[in-house]
Amino acid sequence: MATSNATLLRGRILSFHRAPQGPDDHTAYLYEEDGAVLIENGRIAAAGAYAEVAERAPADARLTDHRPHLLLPGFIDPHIHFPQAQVIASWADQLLDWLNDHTFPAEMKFADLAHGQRIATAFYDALIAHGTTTAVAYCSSHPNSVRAYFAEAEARGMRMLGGKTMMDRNAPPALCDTAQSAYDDSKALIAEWHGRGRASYVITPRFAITSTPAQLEAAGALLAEHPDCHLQTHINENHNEIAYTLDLYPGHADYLAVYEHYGLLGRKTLLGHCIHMNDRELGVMRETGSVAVFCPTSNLFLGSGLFDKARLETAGVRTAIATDVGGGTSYSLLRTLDEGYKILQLQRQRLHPFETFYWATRGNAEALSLSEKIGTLDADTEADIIVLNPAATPEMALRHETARSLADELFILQTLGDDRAVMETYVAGKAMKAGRRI
Ligand SMILES: O=c1[nH]c(=O)c2nc[nH]c2[nH]1
Ligand SMILES: [Zn+2]
Repeated sequence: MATSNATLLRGRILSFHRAPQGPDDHTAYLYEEDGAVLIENGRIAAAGAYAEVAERAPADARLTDHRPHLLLPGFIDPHIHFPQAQVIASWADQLLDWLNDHTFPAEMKFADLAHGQRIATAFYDALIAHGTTTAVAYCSSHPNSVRAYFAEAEARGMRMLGGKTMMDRNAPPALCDTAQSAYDDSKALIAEWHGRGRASYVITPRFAITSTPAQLEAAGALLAEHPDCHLQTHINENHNEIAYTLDLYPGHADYLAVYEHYGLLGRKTLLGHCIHMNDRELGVMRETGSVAVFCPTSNLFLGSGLFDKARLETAGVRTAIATDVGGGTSYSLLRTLDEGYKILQLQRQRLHPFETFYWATRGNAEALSLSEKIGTLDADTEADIIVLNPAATPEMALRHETARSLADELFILQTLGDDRAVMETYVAGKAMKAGRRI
């Protein structure tokens, strides 16, 4: 008799239907105290009350009981730098010095495929340990770094997005490509990886300072030729960066006008940072549907400034939240939510834990236009699921004794949690942490 290959995960399940509008918006999410997720062929077949889901499960389904822990969709990190795994925690001044002193030297090593492969193993171990099941990464300017990045994702079955950084000036010669070679290499990498298994290619001009006008034009041509690819770049992170950009691109109204001019904006465009935005820029972001990606630990670490979520969202701008390792200081979306919460607190924008956990899961999936595939526990989506323990450490357990609600527990996870709170990470239904040496 054929076996079903089905898995049943039992635990407390939480998944969002839409963005919660504050603490009392209980219809924005599904929560089952005794819940279950049924997984078949790497996809979610059903999620809901244990009794109902178990009844639907094939008789030979393998049961894993995660009670009393929480089952959530895997975290999504929409902005991270793969070649900066050895840059994280580098003592530096602000953005431009940090890039020159630490980041560019580290990225040069990725010309060597073997180096990229070694870092890829560690990088994906870190993502899994921290409960991140999808990320959008900048690779280095070397096509080999993209190969190392996607090959390791493929070996682990992960939905990952990324691309070769395009940069043809204001960086060491060993990192610089040309407008033409960046176009040719990106095109070849799109043919090699985009849509292969769970891989998606992201056209990746680093930022205006490290691209000539000819290269931004090449990036715009790539996006026009491959509208199903995402595009990522940085903008309005640091005052010196902005001034230098406007020197390099005279005649443009502001920083965003440069990217607008070269046709880089749209619903698949991810703009890292968006801290120092003017009103015109917000209007263009809204009209084009481009996404502002908030990188809290990086913004604090590099002293860049405070992301104004309320202002952006009131203006109709789509937002996401990300780690930005290695300017960012943690792979953990929990740590990232905590720092983001504090940045918003400073601006009297206090997010409820329902809002923050929505953001790191379904919210980021929507920002990537991927919520049909990932970011929820909805039936027919890919079974990327994490198991969180709000009492994972002695300090968390002590605080957890007085938790009165699910929201309390989420806030404990966000404020005190990190990879120690991630008990298991499932990728396409497969347990990735079990058996991992610690
Ligand atoms: O935080 C950042 N990290 C980077 O690597 C980078 N490159 C340009 N601008 C950047 N900002
Ligand atoms: Zn970045």
